[in-house]
Amino acid sequence: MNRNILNLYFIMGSQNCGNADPLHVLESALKGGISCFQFREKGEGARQGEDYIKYARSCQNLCKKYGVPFIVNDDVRLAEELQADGVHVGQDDELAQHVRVRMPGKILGVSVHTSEEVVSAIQAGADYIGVGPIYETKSKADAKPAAGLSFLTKIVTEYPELPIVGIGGITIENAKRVIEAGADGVSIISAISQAEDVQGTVKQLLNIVK
Ligand SMILES: Cc1ncsc1CCOP(=O)(O)O
Ligand SMILES: C=C1C=NC(C)=NC1=N
Ligand SMILES: [Mg+2]
Repeated sequence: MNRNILNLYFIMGSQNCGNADPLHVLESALKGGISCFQFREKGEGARQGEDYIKYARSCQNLCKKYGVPFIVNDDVRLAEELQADGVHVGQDDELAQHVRVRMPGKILGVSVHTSEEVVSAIQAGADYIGVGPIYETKSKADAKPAAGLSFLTKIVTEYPELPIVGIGGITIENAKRVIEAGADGVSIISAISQAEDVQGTVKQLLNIVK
C-alpha cells in the first residue's frame, strides 16, 4: 500500500454532516484533494437496508470519479459486495486475520490502542494502523480517553516501517503536531464534515500534512 494515501484520510457518515447533503460534502472534500475516504455509517440515525447500500455505492462512485481509495468501516460484507478498495476494522469487529483472508490484495486497516494490538495487527497482515483518539473527540460515542501523542510516538519509534494514521479530535490547529510525531497522515471526521467551507478546509489541511 502506498503510505501517501494516509496523508489526509477523510472519514464520514451521513450523520456527521449536520443537515448538509453528505454526497455534496464528500464531493467538496474530494475536490479539495483528500487522499483517502472511509465510509463509516453507524450509530444514531445511520442509514439502513437498501438506502444504506445505495448511499455506499454513491460514495464509492464519487471516490472512483476522483481516483481516491474507498474504504469501508466495520462492515466487511458490504466491502466485499461493493468490491471496495479496502476495509477498516477495530478490536471489536471481525478478526483482522479473517478479514485479511476474505479480502486479499485490498487495503486492511486496524484500530489499535496497545502494543499487543499493534503486534497482532502486523501478524494479521494489516496495511496500516489507526492510532487514537489523540485528542478529545465527539464523533465516536465509545471512544477511549484521548491518549495524546505519546503512544503514537512510541509505535512510530518501534515500527518505523508500519504505516500509521492518527485520529481523534484532529483539526487545522493540531494536525501538524500529529505529522511531526511521525504519523503518515491524519484521519478526520468533524473538522472536515462540519466545516463552513469543506473544500477550503481540505486544501488548508493538505498544506499542513504534505
Ligand atoms: C472513528 C474514531 N476513532 C477514534 S476517534 C474517532 C472519531 C474521530 O472523529 P473527529 O475527527 O471528529 O474527532
Ligand atoms: C476507529 C478508527 C481508527 N482509525 C481509522 C483510520 N478509522 C477508524 N474508523
Ligand atoms: Mg469498528
